[in-house]
Amino acid sequence: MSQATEVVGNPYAAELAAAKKAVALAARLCQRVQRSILHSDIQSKADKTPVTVADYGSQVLVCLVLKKELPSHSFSIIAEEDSKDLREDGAQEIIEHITTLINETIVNDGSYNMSLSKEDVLSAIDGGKSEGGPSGRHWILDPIDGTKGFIRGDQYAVALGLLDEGKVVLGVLGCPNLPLKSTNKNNSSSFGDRIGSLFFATIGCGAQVEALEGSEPQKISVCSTNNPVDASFFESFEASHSKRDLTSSIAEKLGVRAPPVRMDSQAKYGALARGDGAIFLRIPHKSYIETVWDHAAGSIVTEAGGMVKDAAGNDLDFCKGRYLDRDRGIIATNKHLMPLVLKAVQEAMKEEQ
Ligand SMILES: Nc1ncnc2c1ncn2[C@@H]1O[C@H](COP(=O)(O)OS(=O)(=O)O)[C@@H](OP(=O)(O)O)[C@H]1O
Ligand SMILES: [Mg+2]
Ligand SMILES: [Mg+2]
Ligand SMILES: [Mg+2]
Repeated sequence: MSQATEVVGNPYAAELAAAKKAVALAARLCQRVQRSILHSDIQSKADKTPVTVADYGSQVLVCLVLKKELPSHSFSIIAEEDSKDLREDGAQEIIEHITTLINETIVNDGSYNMSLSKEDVLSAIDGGKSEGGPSGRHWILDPIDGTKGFIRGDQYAVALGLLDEGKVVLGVLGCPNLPLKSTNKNNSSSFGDRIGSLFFATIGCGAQVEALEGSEPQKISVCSTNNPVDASFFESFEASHSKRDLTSSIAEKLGVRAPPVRMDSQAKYGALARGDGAIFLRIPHKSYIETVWDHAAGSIVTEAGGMVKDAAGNDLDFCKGRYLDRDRGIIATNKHLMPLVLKAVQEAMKEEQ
């Protein structure tokens, strides 16, 4: 999302309302599972990364709400999970469990009078197989981002973005375990001690946050510092997801004094968008290729006045399919710090070779 001129009204108001409803409902299912997660709720995918009944349940609920709330809209969905493992022998019990979770969440919410069968659930999961691309509208969904954090009982996010003619125009990030109040003392807020933040932005309309269970929204903006010495930076909680030797040498070059804030998932983008910290650094190991759903909703940062770039200083390109075609490394920060951070990143990468 690049910050566009302020528009009168919001051209994506209907999509935003549907996306917020979808993310909030999916987050309710996730919260219930996280409170009582069992070993049998966790599976391992072919690439050895974890997936839980809540990842699948969240994906089905978001796809369902988008279709129900936007019946006349034409779109595809690019989502992380597929039903392959659930269609293998021996998966009957887990599909039943996912189906029950989804149906109970729908009944408790009361918006829709419907009940899904196991086959409905499998085909809804596969509704997220789109390859996206530069034309048309594509929703981009990470049903649980930070699954490892989710399993640990830490931060995670339900992350939904909308790609319209090659541009991310909307982002919604549900972060059930993130306090609503910013940790930045300069950000005034009347939010008190509530936990559970829903960040959202549409192109040209700024970024906002409200309580996941609903509250008055508040406009948010990135930290305005132009001095890296005062900046703190976010990175992945999981050591294997970002090169910590490199990020610490980047921080040293910049003169950053504060220790890194390690947090799971795109909750980092939400926290950055409201100024909890000033820089987000993600430098994966060489063989890793980034997926679009790990960053699309994070585009809310640009509506909060920040920038998101790859290590070469290019904007992220979300219309090359399910993967990001980019130089290694993703950096998000404010407009003053971006040139300094990019320089430090490029120098550190050169020294590493
Ligand atoms: N090896 C490796 N390197 C880099 N990134 C990887 C790697 N493996 C997985 N992933 C992706 O990281 C997503 C989680 O994001 P974070 O790294 O920000 O959070 S965390 O600290 O790992 O929890 C995570 O998203 P989810 O699968 O949705 O949890 C993955 O898409
Ligand atoms: Mg995953
Ligand atoms: Mg993810
Ligand atoms: Mg995920």
